[in-house]
Amino acid sequence: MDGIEVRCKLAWPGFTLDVDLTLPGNGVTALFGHSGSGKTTLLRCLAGLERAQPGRVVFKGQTWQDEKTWRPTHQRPIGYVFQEASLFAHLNVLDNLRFGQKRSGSSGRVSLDAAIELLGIGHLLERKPDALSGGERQRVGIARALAVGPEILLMDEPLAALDLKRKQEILPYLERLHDELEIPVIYVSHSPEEVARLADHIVALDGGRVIAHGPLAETLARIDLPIRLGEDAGVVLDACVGAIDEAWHLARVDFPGGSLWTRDNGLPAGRRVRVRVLARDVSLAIGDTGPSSIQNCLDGRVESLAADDHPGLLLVRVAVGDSLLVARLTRRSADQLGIAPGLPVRVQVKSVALME
Ligand SMILES: Nc1ncnc2c1ncn2[C@@H]1O[C@H](COP(=O)(O)OP(=O)(O)OP(=O)(O)O)[C@@H](O)[C@H]1O
Repeated sequence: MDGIEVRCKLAWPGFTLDVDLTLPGNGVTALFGHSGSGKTTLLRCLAGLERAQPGRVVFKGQTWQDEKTWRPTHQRPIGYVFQEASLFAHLNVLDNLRFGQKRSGSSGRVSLDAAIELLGIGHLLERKPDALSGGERQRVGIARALAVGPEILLMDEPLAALDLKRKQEILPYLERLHDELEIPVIYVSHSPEEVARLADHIVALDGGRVIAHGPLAETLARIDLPIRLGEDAGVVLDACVGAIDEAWHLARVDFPGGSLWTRDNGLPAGRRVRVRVLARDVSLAIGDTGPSSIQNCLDGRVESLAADDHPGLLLVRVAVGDSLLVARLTRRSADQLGIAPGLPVRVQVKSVALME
C-alpha cells in the first residue's frame, strides 16, 4: 500500500511505452535512460498528462487510474517541476508562489514558508522573474511545486536547461530536498552525476521498457545488467567523512565495510557523502601485496563474474563488508589468479570520486 503502482501501455508511431512496476513510496527515484527512452512519457502518465491504455496508477492505495477511474491532473496531489520554470512575468516571486498555492486550494504538508526556506529563496521574494538567474528561477519553480503541498514531487530534468555553473549551484538544494522532504520524488534525468548524487532508487529505461530497477547501490552493483551510470560500470556508496589528514591533504571516508582515502576537498569530518568507485579503478590481488602506491586496500570476497563489453575483459563483483564493489580485470589475469566466487581477495582502489 505504501508504493506507487504503475502499469502503462502507450503506443505512438515508432515508440511504445510498456511499463509495469511498483515505485517506492519514499526517497528519490531516478528515471534514467537515453534520450527518447520514455522517461518523460512515464512521468506524464503518473501526472495524468498522458492517458495510457491500458493504464493503472495507484498511489499509496489511492487509485488515480484504472479501467473505471481517471483522476485528471488537478485532482492528483502532485507537484510538477519542468525543465524550465514558467513564472508569471508580472508577478513577483512571492505572488508567483501564492498563485500556485491558491489554485490548488492547498494547505498541504510542505508549507509555503518551508518551501521558501528549503530552496533558499527568502531574499528573492520581491523580485520579478526577469531579475532572476536561471538557477534562481528554477529554485522558485521547485518551491512553487512544493508550496501546493503535494504528496509526491515529479521532476522532469530540472537542471537540463542550466549551464554547468548553475547546475552546481542548485544541486545542493536538491540534496536538501533529498534529505529533508518526506514525500517521494520521481526525478527524470539522463545525467549520471545527478543520479549518483541524488537517487536512492533507479529505474533504467530503454526503448520504452524497464531494463532494471531497484535500490541505487544494489542495482549498479549488478554486473549481469547492461546499465551503466556514464561511461563505465561502477558503484555508488553511502559514506561519511571519518577523518582528515591535514598534513597530506587527504580525507578518509568510511562506508559500511571499510574506509577509503581520497583528496581532501574541505568537507568536515562527520559529513555524509556519496562516493563513486568505477570498475576501472578497482583491481584485485591474492594475499599480501607488499608495498604499493595504491593506499586503499580492502579485504573482500568474490561474489560473481560476468562478461564485460570486450572479450578480453571481465567484471567481478566483490563484497567488502556490507558493501559491494565492481572490479574490471582482464580474463587472463582472472584466470591466472584463479578468481572464482567465494575467493578471499585484496581489493585495491586506485581512485574515488567524492560527491558532496
Ligand atoms: N505526443 C507524442 N506523440 C508521438 N510521439 C511522442 C509524443 N511524445 C513523445 N513521443 C515520442 O516518444 C518517445 C519517448 O519520448 P520521451 O520524451 O518520453 O523520452 P525521454 O526519455 O524523456 O527523452 P529526453 O531525455 O530526450 O527528454 C520519443 O521517441 C518521442 O519522440
